[in-house]
Amino acid sequence: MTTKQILYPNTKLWMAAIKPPMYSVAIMPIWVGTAVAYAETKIFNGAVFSTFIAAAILILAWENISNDVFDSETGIDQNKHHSLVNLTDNKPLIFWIGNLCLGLGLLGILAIAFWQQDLTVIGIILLCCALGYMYQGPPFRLGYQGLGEILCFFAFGPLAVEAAYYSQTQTWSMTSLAVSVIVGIATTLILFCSHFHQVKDDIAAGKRSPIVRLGTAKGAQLLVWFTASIYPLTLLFVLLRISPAWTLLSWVSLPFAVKLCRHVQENHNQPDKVSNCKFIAVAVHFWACLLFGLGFMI
Ligand SMILES: C/C(=C\COP(=O)(O)OP(=O)(O)O)CCC[C@H](C)CCC[C@H](C)CCCC(C)C
Ligand SMILES: O=C(O)C1=CC(=O)c2ccccc2C1=O
Repeated sequence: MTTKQILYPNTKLWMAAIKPPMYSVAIMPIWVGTAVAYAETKIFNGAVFSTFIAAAILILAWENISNDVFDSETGIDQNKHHSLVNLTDNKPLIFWIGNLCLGLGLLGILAIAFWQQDLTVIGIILLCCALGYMYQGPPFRLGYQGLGEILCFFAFGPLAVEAAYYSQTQTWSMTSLAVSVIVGIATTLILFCSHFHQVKDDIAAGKRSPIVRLGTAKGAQLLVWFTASIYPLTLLFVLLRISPAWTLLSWVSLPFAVKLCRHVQENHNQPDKVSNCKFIAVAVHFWACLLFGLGFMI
């Protein structure tokens, strides 16, 4: 790559590499955990909330940046032009930018621990980071075994939501644990969707993603069940009086859910067409979680 190409890069490729919409995934568990804390205790600490959001974004940036570094070592990103390593041709630089994001993110969480004089939140977030590393880093690379979805569910669901709840209240709550299941499923949907268009490259690099294991047709069917599960679950929580009726506002995300399922069912085996499905899944996640949290605040 020439200096000119580095200085005047293809904006589209860089946007695809940075994936701005994906960062709502870091914000939503903090939003939902904080909303439940406010509903139950009327406590809201704005400094803790904003620091946690900024830290979560930085930690997710590390996860994505280091994903490109680790994937460059297995050859799986050979055809991924928007890999940060391929774009810059400078793996050490990308590696250290990732580590800087992680360091700054953890500093934010340490600040919360300091304000609270309590190490619980940093302990939980370090566990999330460990799961994030095990997803892609050597010697684990559990994502290559098709185990990424399980790690993703726990990191963005119960762990992150409970950490957010605890950061506000320094107590635990069964309600936040229950609703974290919804955040976990909605986030895992995105990861599941991200594999449909990569089957060929994944097989070539020995990655046995859930879609490689199941095939795209069965994967598309499973996606429907997986996506649909969010809505009866929110209703069940309202009927069981775990969450307020206003959380049914999250059903406003249904049109995106329908669009996602239809799009994947029609195009599951056409990589070029199905490749945008993870961003439809991001929209499902964003609206479902935003409105679900809002339902606790009203
Ligand atoms: C990096 C992730 C997915 C990308 O996967 P893939 O290799 O298929 O991508 P490319 O095709 O683009 O190369 C997400 C992985 C998520 C992981 C299982 C769990 C991450 C945990 C986070 C570090 C936790 C952050 C929590 C925050 C809210 C504090
Ligand atoms: O690039 C991706 O495919 C993903 C990036 C990311 O940060 C993330 C986080 C949580 C769930 C899924 C994903 C991705 O799929």
